[in-house]
Amino acid sequence: MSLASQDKLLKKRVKPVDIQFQDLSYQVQVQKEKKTILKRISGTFRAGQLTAIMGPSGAGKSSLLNILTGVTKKGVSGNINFGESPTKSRKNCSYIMQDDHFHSWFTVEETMLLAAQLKISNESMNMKEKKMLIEHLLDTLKLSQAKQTRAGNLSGGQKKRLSIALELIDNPAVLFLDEPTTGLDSSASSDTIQLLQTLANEGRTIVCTIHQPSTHVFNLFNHIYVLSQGCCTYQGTPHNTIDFLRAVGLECPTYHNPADFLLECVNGEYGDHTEVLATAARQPEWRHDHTQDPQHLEGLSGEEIAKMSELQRRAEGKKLLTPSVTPPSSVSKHIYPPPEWMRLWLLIGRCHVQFFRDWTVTHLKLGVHIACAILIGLLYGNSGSNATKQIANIGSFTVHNTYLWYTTMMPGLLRFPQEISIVKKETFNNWYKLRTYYMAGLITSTPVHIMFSMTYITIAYLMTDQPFEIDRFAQFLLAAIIVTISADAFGVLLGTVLSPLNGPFVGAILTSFMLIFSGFLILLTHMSTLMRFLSYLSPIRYAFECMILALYSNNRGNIPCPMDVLYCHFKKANTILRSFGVEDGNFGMNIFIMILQLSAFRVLTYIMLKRKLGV
Ligand SMILES: Nc1ncnc2c1ncn2[C@@H]1O[C@H](COP(=O)(O)OP(=O)(O)OP(=O)(O)O)[C@@H](O)[C@H]1O
Repeated sequence: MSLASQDKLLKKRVKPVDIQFQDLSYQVQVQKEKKTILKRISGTFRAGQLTAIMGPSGAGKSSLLNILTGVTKKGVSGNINFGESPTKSRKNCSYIMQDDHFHSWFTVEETMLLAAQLKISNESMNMKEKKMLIEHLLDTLKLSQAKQTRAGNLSGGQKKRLSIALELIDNPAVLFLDEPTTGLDSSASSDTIQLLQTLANEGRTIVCTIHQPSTHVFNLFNHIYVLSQGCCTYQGTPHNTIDFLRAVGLECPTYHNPADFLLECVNGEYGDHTEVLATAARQPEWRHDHTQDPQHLEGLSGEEIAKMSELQRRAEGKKLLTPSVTPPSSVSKHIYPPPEWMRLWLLIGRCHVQFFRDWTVTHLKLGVHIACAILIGLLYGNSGSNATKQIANIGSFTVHNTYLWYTTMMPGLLRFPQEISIVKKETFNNWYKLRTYYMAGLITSTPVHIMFSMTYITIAYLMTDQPFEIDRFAQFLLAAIIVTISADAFGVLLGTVLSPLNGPFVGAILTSFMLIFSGFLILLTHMSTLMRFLSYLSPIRYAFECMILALYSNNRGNIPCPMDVLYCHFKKANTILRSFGVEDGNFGMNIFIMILQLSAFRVLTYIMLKRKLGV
């Protein structure tokens, strides 16, 4: 096949999408005033081109990228068109954020395979084809050697390439990247931009923000869009920057990196030229690469022209021979995503693997639960069957609730903020819907919490000599299980709303109050009406009441009083129920309220998560 037809074929593989924006403004509220970040900027990012958004720090680069990708919607005015239609839908776009977020427990190959399964239905591509596609992408992105490496152990450059490979699976027409070279050395930066150039050559629209590129990297871009103080101060090819700046009276010193000089000029190092540059940047002539024009060759000798043509031919050949990123199998096929239930199934699988690979949340936690249950069992001894130890026995219920609450709430609270970044990236790039992810998390974590609380409670129940009756044990266990699941829901809610720094602090304080209001440290009968009312907010209070009712209501017989003790005040179960103010308590109602509270935490978390991710 000839080079030209190869090129034609490559360009056919993605539907070209030009991005046009006009009079785009972005305002934010800073205290009582409105601050304008972007000031009626316009531009076009063409398919088949690699565009760099450049500018000094705080110029509005990330703001522009976030607006184009749809991450930022509030405070934005103006028109944005993707392709022909003035659509707000960016279905065929992918956004690669500055930080690379992956589940560190999966290898590169596993991460790619799961992404392929989540993005492409089995009808569009069977498993064999998906594996071939992954092989091809890993090969092209020079990741084959790292196939079996866990994503968490990859180098910065490899992580960036994996991020790109993951989004290339479903062959997007538009790729946005926020500072893809940050943290990479010059060779890795150059490799990354070269890769992006290859992707653009295949007909994609590639837009990225970049800080201070080297001359070599700068010249790899097809289009440069410079922002300064919210205005566009240059849009055109990298080759025209020197002429452009000369036209406004700014002469680039010989041997100076044009990219650096451009940034110095827009940064105001040679005086404030923002307005002049913004006016000059509206001229379309800078967007045309004059090095390709015939008049550019005027004045050159025949030999020089022949040499230039040869160099150009070689460059073209090299460009066409750059390995295609799009695999041949996807040429003729339209890729459809799998149904949402299939994605749910896949995400449940991912959560399970994660649970079992992360020994700190499974093996360690199980071991700690067993050890702590034994320790508490030894500490309270036969308190369940000795009338003189009933206060201690009821105290042990508070210990169980507090232990289960803390050990479940804290991991949820600390783990979830890390997870949010991954979910944000994946939901934004249409890997799955947020509700699918949320359901998968609930379906996977609930049995784990049940298993942990069952292990702990069974050991503690038997060791503290509680009544050997299946009904009472089942009720006691049910209360413990629901309080554990509530703790997880509460932890995840706090993890969603608060920062990892504030979350543990607020969580600890709220838990302390839930504990104080539970009815043991101060009896419910000793609380004022208002305080008693507040106690109804504490899930630990309901669990505590349920545990007392489970063990002391329903005609519990007398608790044995040791022979050497003359009087046992808590010999009768009714005395205990009365003393703790729960003689009229209803076990079923308490469980029902706990489930309501738990559901409220879950729904609230989902709403907060949706708001936070803007989906
Ligand atoms: N939500 C916001 N509230 C207040 N100010 C904001 C908000 N978002 C952005 N800004 C301000 O807008 C300006 C542009 O921010 P932006 O992050 O787009 O800059 P940038 O060019 O990407 O900078 P950098 O290169 O340092 O990342 C900054 O001064 C920033 O403080």
